[in-house]
Amino acid sequence: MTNQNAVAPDAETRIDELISVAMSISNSSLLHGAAVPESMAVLGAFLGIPQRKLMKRIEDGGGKGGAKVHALIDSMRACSPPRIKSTIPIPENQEKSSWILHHPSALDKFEQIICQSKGKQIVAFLDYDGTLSPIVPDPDKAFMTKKMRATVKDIARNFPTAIVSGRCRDKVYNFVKLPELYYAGSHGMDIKGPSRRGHSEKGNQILCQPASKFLPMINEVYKILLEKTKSVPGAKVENNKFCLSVHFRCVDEKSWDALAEEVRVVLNEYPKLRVTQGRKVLEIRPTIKWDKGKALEFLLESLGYANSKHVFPIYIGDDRTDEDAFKVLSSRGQGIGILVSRVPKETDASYTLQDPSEAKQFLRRLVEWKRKTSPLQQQWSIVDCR
Ligand SMILES: O=P(O)(O)OC[C@H]1O[C@H](O[C@H]2O[C@H](CO)[C@@H](O)[C@H](O)[C@H]2O)[C@H](O)[C@@H](O)[C@@H]1O
Repeated sequence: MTNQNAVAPDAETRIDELISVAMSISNSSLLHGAAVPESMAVLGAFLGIPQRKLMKRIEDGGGKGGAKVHALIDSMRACSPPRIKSTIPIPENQEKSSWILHHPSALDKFEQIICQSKGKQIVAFLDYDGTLSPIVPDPDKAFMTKKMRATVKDIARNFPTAIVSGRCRDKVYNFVKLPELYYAGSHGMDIKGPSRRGHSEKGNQILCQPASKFLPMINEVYKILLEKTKSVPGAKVENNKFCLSVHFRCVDEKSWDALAEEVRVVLNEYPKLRVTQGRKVLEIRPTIKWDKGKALEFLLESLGYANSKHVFPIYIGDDRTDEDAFKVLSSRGQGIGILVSRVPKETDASYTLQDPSEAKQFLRRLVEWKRKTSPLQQQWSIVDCR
């Protein structure tokens, strides 16, 4: 993983959140006829964007999905490594140690986590990119290692397990290749159960496709975006069935605005689609109220744990879209969210892991704990939980 990959995405998300906060401040000020908040000037300076330009972009962000595109690109640009070094005003070490204090390592606190799960059924929810596989420039080459696959297989032998991804379900299945899992693709908008026969994906049951009526629209926009973006070197549009990804990772930063403008113009014709930002990617999806959090709730219900106090979901993810699932867990007061990130960022997760390799170590420890302990010991826990 390059330094750029290690640093930029988390800061991207943080600045994206700053812009979102600014958008809400701005929207409410405009609504009440107030003057532009002073904090906007500070935010503009922080992001290295002239205040008037930032205000225009943020005001635009209140409109259709397409209009928000440039604000998201500013956020993406603002967290490129050289800018991060010169603009983030917080002493990094101080910030990091306080963050670690509030979001400790899931490896260091393994026993504590086991104690919390005492007498409950653990259910594993795993994001794919950046969690089970490292971030790489070519999305088609984001392979997981054989060791990671073996670990996920062992996890699924011991606990109900679901992969929850922004990718289309078929694509993520082709990376993971384990028919015994639940798969929630397209940010949870396409959920399928484990193979009944246990041999291939063919016998799996489709459980939920809440955005199916958007399929023709998504395909139409995919074709238009392919055409409109082909003049931008490095741009890639990925069809994730119920959503689309426009990748910026391999595009020269000087061309980001041009690419964003193509996306904005196209999306302005489609108010039923919205755009969000991921790791050097714009995600385009239907405006329905469905996300990874809803998918998690749906899967718990399908597994018979809708109102159960005897379930302990563990959700591991690295991206902004995973925050919807972390939020659901923290508001249910059930289970734990684990954020995969090397650097501090706003999160509703309780614990952290640094990278996919630590995610693998954590999953291995869960398998070993389950193997070593009898059902009775799991009920009462063999670790000292006092
Ligand atoms: O929910 P996830 O499984 O984390 O999927 C989110 C997006 O992941 C992929 O893009 C990201 O990973 C790529 C491969 O490492 C990287 O090149 C890209 O820059 C990242 O944004 C995937 O390609 C997208 O379609 C997913 O939406």
